[in-house]
Amino acid sequence: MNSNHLLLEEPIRMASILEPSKPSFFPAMTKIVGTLGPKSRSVEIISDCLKAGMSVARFDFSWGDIEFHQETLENLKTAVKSTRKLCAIMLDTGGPELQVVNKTEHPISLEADTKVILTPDQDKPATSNLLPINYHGLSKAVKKGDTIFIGQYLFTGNETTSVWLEVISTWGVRNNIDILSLSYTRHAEDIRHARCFLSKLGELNQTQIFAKIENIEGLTHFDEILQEADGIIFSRGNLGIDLPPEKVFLFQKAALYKCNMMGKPAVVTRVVDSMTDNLRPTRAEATDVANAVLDGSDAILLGAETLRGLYPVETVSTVGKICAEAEKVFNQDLYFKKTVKNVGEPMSHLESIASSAVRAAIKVKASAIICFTSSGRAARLIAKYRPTMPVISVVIPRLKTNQLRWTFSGAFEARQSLIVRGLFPMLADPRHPAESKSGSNESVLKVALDHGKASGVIKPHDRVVVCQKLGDASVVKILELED
Ligand SMILES: Nc1ncnc2c1ncn2[C@@H]1O[C@H](COP(=O)(O)OP(=O)(O)O)[C@@H](O)[C@H]1O
Ligand SMILES: C=C(OP(=O)(O)O)C(=O)O
Ligand SMILES: [K+]
Ligand SMILES: [Mg+2]
Repeated sequence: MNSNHLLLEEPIRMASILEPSKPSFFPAMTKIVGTLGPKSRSVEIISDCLKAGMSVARFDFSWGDIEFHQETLENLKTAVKSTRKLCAIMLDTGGPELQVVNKTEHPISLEADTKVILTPDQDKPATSNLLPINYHGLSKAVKKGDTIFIGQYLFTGNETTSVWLEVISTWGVRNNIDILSLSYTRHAEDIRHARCFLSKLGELNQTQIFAKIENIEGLTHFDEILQEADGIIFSRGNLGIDLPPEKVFLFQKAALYKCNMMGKPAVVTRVVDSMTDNLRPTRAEATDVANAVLDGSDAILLGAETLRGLYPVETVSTVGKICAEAEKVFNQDLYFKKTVKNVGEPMSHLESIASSAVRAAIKVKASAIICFTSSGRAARLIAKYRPTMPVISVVIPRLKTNQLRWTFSGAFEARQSLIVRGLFPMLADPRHPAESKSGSNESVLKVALDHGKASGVIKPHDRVVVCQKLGDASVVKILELED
């Protein structure tokens, strides 16, 4: 079992702990996914969440209708334009959770040891003893003695279909979603089913599919699911119902490590639940966020905290600060060695280029790595080695056609890197020649350097490592900046 507790080996000076938080890169290399909903759907709040460090917006179709989510998304687009912050769109499927239909507008409280009747008759008013649900087949789906969890969601957990994709085909296509997070993924087949479905929906064939591991079946089939999915979301809330509490940490460490070695983004959820109602997390929650970073997560997903919490913006900013602090004591040297060992030899050309670029950047104390790419592959490989400095991935659009019309690639690739720890994309001008000749890169390189300076990452006289192709040769070069 590989220990993921990658803390620096040398003892840490106690006084340094109290030094003001100076994250190596504002807000942090670790990414933050915010679930947008009733308390985070205005242009102003969304703009503040983006400025505080949210780089992926999740739309959870477990509840809320298409119009509700569409209006929120339109506000997100306005906020992206005004803040000039890129943000990826994640659509979270309903999954086999069932909803209690409570039309009374009053919260329903259940009392211990009382009898509760579940009825498919949604016209009946919900009470503590009678819960209308939106599923007619429950009586056939369960048998005497089964347990049913009634909590955030009522779910039976035994349907064979793990997704209800139909509802998303319209909304997803209309909004070119970047990532589909597949609730209750149980088998690799669920991913293949979803990918086949999306492949028939035009532009959505570029949508990445993240498996949500939410129950024991997903855990037991984790390896096959990881092979098929583009990323993993550890839905610790629902998973925590199925998994005994004492096992959650172990699954997190082991599974995050597998994702890291595969270079696939790993997202951890339900970190600061108490911030739904409080301005500060508990000490346990703050430590949990830091350990999730040290265990290797690419991103932290905020659910109720931003969806319906009182302090969405403060939650994003607090989690960003904790991540930045944890990153400062992440033992990159040890992690790098583990990753190189895991890759083995001979390395592919690109693995060698990517690992060499990270090695060089660390050795010369570069302030950033700039990577030219079109597919995003090289940039993701560099990020896999968890460099201590940001990776600016310069996504060069490519002209492509689907026989009906010509379009430029790049937008999906750029936004999809917003969930990868340490990757900060910029989309180059489509007029830039896709295939790099010689000097043609220089103009875009200047734009990338200016982008780095504007975000405070690159300063005068810094060193910057550049990864690019010159003609047929993939090169890693070290720039000494004058100004
Ligand atoms: N448009 C480009 N201009 C300059 N270098 C590029 C470009 N696209 C990719 N590279 C370089 O080519 C090598 C392969 O990168 P990769 O991301 O696999 O390419 P692609 O985007 O074509 O899939 C890397 O060194 C990368 O930096
Ligand atoms: C993220 C989770 O659930 P949901 O997608 O329902 O917010 C979770 O259970 O951890
Ligand atoms: K969901
Ligand atoms: Mg859920």
